[in-house]
Amino acid sequence: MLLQGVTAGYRNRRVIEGFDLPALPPGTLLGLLGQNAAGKSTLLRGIAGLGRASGTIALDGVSLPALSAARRAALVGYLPQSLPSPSPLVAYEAVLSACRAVRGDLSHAQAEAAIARAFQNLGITHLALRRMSELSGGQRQMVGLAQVMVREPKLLLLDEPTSALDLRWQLSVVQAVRDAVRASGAIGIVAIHDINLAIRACDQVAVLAKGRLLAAGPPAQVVTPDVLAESFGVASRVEACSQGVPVVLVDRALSVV
Ligand SMILES: Nc1ncnc2c1ncn2[C@@H]1O[C@H](COP(=O)(O)OP(=O)(O)OP(=O)(O)O)[C@@H](O)[C@H]1O
Repeated sequence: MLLQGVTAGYRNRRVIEGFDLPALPPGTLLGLLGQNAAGKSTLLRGIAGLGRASGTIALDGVSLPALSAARRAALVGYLPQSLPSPSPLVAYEAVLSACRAVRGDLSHAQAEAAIARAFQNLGITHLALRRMSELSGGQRQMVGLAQVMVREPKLLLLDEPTSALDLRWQLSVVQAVRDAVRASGAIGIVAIHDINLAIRACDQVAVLAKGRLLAAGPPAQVVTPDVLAESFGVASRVEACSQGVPVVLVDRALSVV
């Protein structure tokens, strides 16, 4: 995946400016970090083709903006920050309709197998026959993710997919995404506020600050007190937990962000 010179924004407002990321090899899960309003959602929407964007946005050597909307939708799975609506459909039907929307090529049996895989990989098979309107917010968020995963896209763009989830589900869902990305050689880009979760689960992280890329690379190299001070305006320490994984401890907010 190549993102170079990417700009993204809105009709009267450029939010992302000259975003250059070192090429991401297949099977990479990238955590997109940055304070509120840094431009994470704007960038994801631009890459997905749902918002204004220019520059090089290429997957496996193919320029995504040059593709038809249908072809791009088949390659790119996008999960918005908002939760799926509490419709009267059962979760299975919601995932089936998401699958059918871009994978009309699948036979009935193949679609059923893909749906079963998506539910199983996320560990939510027990929700399949529950009505969306009767699920909790976190459960609906997991079904929303199943709607994206069932498409088995080559590029997954997930905007805060764990915002409604508890501790256990945050970890298991992000690990399921990472496993799916690795197994299929896809690319996952996940906007995430929990830095420790990103360190634990992502292969690489990219830190956005005021619409520009501040730092990118393996989490242990990128997440430093200096970067956290500049991007989030906090004084922090990065220590190692008993398993040797870096853990960020925030001491205080700095007065100027
Ligand atoms: N529809 C819009 N029109 C104009 N400006 C917008 C629009 N949506 C967002 N913005 C602006 O773009 C900037 C980046 O917003 P964006 O939602 O991309 O940030 P973010 O990093 O995803 O933030 P958060 O962590 O709070 O979700 C903000 O200044 C926001 O006010």
